[in-house]
Amino acid sequence: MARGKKFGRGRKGGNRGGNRAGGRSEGKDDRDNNEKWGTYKEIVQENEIFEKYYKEGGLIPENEWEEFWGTLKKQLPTTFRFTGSKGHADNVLATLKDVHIPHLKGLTWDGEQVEAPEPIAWYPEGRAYKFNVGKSTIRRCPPFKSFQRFLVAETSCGNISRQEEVSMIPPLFLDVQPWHAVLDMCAAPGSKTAQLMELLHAGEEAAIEEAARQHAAGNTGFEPKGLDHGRATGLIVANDVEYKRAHMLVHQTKRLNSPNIIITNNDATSYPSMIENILHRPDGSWKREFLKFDRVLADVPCSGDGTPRKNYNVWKDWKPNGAMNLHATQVKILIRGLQLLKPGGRIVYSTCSMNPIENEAVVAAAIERCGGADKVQLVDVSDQMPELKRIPGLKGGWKVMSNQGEWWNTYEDALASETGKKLADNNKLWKSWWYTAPEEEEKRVLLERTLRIYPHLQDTGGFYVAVLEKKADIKVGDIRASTATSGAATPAEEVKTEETTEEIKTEETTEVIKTEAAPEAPAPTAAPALAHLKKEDIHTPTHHHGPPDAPPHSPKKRHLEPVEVSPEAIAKRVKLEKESSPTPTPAPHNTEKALEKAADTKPAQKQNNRGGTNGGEEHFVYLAPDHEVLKEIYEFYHISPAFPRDRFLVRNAEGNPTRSIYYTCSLARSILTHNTSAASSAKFIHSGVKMFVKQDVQDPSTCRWRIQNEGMPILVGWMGDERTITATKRETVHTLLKELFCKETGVEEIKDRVLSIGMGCCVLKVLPTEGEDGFKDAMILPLWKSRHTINLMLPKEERKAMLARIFQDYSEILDSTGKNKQDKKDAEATEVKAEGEVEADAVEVLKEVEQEAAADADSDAEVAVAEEEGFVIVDAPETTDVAMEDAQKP
Ligand SMILES: C[S@@+](CC[C@H](N)C(=O)[O-])C[C@H]1O[C@@H](n2cnc3c(N)ncnc32)[C@H](O)[C@@H]1O
Repeated sequence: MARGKKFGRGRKGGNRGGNRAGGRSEGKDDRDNNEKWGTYKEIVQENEIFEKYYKEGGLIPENEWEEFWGTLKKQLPTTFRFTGSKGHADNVLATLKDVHIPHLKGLTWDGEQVEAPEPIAWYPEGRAYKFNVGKSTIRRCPPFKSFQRFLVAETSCGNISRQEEVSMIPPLFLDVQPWHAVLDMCAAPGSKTAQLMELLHAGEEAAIEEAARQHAAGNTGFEPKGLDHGRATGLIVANDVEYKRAHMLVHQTKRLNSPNIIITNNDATSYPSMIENILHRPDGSWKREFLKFDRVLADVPCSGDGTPRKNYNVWKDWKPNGAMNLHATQVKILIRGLQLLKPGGRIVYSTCSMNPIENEAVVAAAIERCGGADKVQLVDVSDQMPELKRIPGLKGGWKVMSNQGEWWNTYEDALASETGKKLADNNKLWKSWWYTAPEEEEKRVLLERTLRIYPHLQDTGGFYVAVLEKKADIKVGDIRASTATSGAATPAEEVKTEETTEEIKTEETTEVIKTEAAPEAPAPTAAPALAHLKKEDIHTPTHHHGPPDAPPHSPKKRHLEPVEVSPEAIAKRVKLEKESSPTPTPAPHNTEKALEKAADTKPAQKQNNRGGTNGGEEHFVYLAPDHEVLKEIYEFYHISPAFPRDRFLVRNAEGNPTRSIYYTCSLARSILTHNTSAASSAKFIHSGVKMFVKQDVQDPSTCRWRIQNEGMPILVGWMGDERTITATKRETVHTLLKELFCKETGVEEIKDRVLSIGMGCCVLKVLPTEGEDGFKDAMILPLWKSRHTINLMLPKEERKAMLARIFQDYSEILDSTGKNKQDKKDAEATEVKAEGEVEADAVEVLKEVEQEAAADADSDAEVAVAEEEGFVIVDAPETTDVAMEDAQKP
């Protein structure tokens, strides 16, 4: 398939490159297209056929028209939310309340009082805010500078997610639990994926604390439901068909430091089934069990006609056929999502379009084609998030408009017209663009249970959400042929159902085959002693994945769907897997020399074909638990033997730990080990939290593997005290944040400990105290001890954000060697010092930390642009049938 091209061709970029010349301005509040803000340049906010469509289409009540249309022309408020899975998210929220809101409240701008940010009423726990000043104004106007700095800094640290209000809705209807397997089918740039991850890890800190308390009390059998020592056992699989956009997901999700995520790059209309487990039988036979998801999000590509407030090209390019051309793809994505869902599981379908052809019509078509209400039902969510203003979905009977502005009340009307006939002749007229409810009430799809969110209801973009529950397995016989087109020709859509046969058939039967090559399941491990640690200190890795009450590795209780595959297909697959050396084979124990020589995997962001066994993409090779490098690391950091050793991953074909070692949860390991052979069509892009990075060190007794900042929270609860420095005082943290190359005797509170600890990576644990000179909450920070200095391994920008947030200190970072105060460039500065009294390894560590931060900042910028633009296909190519054919290719 011409990936990228299919959607790329029709994709419009939003406000970058939009036509901003001329136009009109009207309205009355601060965000109207008004010169006074000097930033929101006027654009042509007119599109006759767009206006006609919504004015005559009968969707918007007449008495609301002016408000609806007027709101579409106003700049969007700035909205953002505080991310829930970080211990200090609440502190960041406190900074907004205590520092920025009072400042903004007092502001007058161009003679008017500024309204301070307000919590979004419907968002749980007051964790999302709305500011009635547009993004561009905040960015450019001086009075908002410090607030803008705060937003930027906290966003880059992952404490704030700047996300459009309506975009925050879909994940909240999914009711994600820590043990859930969740598929985000169209995920990039990833704001909803980030929310899903937060939901998966919600309450984890408290759960870990409870688990630790129980272990301390000797209750070693204690295990919270569906958790692994308090940690989530579930998995988020985030997918996008566009390669570059899939890589945005890597960046976006990296900030949340979760080992429970896999990123894939597949077409969601034909998303591959993935093996989760291979069950061994005493007689030597085994069977494959395929992963079914507890939750699926289908936030599909759409015409985006609810987004003209940020995607200005909607004004320029909107045409009726944008929605028509996307309808079939949207139906296919939803059907595929339903197939991949467990019975009892929930799927949310959403678009940022107000057009029924992309919304109710898609939902009705998918439900009907899957076998109707016995198989799939819309969930009544009217009592959820009651403050969210919404209109019930349309029951049916909407009109469809041709590109020429001709209205068709029914499919037959369309066929009777010349344009409609032409479309039908080309297999481009779809019956499912309309929905007429059947007379029998029980057969009616309850479309009014879906949610329409219009811009004027609460000053947002337009949006649509449907929450569906799978009631029963969907067998191949249940999938109805599409009622797509007229004429004798069979459109590709009809054939698509055959393509999904394997998955659907498989829900009933199992296949048993004999083989000697079946991999072993990883062994569960015991718990460490965690009693002495605070909740923020402890992050326990997962052992197993399962629903409440499920014992470790109890796939039956996870409602796995055994899959029947034809004997030929199985034989072929087994052969291919053998030939392509499947990843469960542990990596060899290489000698030191070989390790040094082997090429390492650098970040693969820009590369497209890495020659891996997984769709030609990346390599995912798990290290043998007794690998000599892991031994060295475990010894140096005194890591509990109970910390799972079978979940460490490297990203090169050789399976050598040459530069970075990643850590994943157990379920991610299962998926990556069973599905990365050449036989699998799943294309994995990323998984794992970077846990250890190899460092050049001068002293041979120093471990060359430093703990990466993002891996520290997961590991710290399992480390002995030997590599830990404990502090309580604000002054200590302030000095360490403020000074690069801090002298080892320079921080009074920890000086003795710093002098006694060996060189290399260690952890600074800041414990909470009641005293004024201490902190209310615990903190964990990564340190590098060299011969004469001690350094926080944090990039400058993060140091600055912390200094500003914790100490309201906005001054520059100091180079405590005193040598290079005049230097502007860090790189030059560190090189000069390397020759002097500052050890080269410390210089190297800081340089690497800065480089990683710079790479992140680049990706940040890309993601920010993508988020601002949204993903809008205002003039989708008329290739519906081609898209269908593409999706059927093996
Ligand atoms: C509306 S955007 C998703 C926004 C995203 N859920 C978020 O919250 O950041 C739709 C995404 O679907 C992707 N896409 C389009 N067609 C697809 C397909 N057939 N399979 C998977 N992804 C697709 C696009 O690349 C785009 O990133």
